[in-house]
Amino acid sequence: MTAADTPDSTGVHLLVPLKPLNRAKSRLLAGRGPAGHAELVTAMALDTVAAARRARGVAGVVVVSSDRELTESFTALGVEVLPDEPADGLNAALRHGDEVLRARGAHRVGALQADLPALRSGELGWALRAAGTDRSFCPDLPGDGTTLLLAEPGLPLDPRFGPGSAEAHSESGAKTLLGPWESLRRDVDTEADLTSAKTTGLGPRTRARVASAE
Ligand SMILES: Nc1nc2c(ncn2[C@@H]2O[C@H](COP(=O)(O)OP(=O)(O)OP(=O)(O)O)[C@@H](O)[C@H]2O)c(=O)[nH]1
Ligand SMILES: C=C(OP(=O)(O)O)C(=O)O
Repeated sequence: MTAADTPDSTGVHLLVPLKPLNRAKSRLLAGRGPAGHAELVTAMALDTVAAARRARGVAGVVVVSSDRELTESFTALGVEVLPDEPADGLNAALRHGDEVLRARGAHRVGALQADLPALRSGELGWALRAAGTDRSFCPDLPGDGTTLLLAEPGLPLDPRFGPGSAEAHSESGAKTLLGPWESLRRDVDTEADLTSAKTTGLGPRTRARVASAE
């Protein structure tokens, strides 16, 4: 292993999970058709990952997905994609990704949702700073879901995503991250969320997709 391959112990290694495009973000399919939907979901994920990679405190971003098109898009940008194993849902995929990264020496692992197309690097950096070294999570704007989960350094991620995940992560001992990072909380599940994210400020790929569909 060269120095460049040595995992950075000072930052968090973020896992970004994505289902196959034909199953992801089903509420954004209506009125768009499969091709337009796939392009939008891909653009949102690429913007999310691009912003996360630039954030202070992020040592690396790794996507977890078995979708071929997504894998090609991310690989072209130099983003590593781990296969979705054991193909048993979101939390299992994240547990596997966590094991892979920690086996490589990553000291701290987190999970970031892929549907944050308005994410600003600076805001993610502030949230990471507020987390300190605590197990922490950031709730989505409605407050039920989770957009970011951070393990305590050296400990497993122990993800509890799914309905009511904010409460589940809180019950697992994670500190709630609330502060001036609206873009980290503005996940996009519906058309109404997309309209709200436009106001916050979409990333360039999502903005272009939305504009070309208008
Ligand atoms: N790798 C991987 N990612 C998953 C899996 N299930 C869900 N995800 C991703 O985790 C995030 C939250 O997933 P869900 O809330 O189940 O689904 P969604 O795609 O956001 O949207 P809906 O279709 O509206 O429920 C999304 O980015 C998904 O693509 C899985 O089994 N494997
Ligand atoms: C899976 C989750 O996200 P969402 O359903 O909002 O995509 C979650 O918040 O735990």
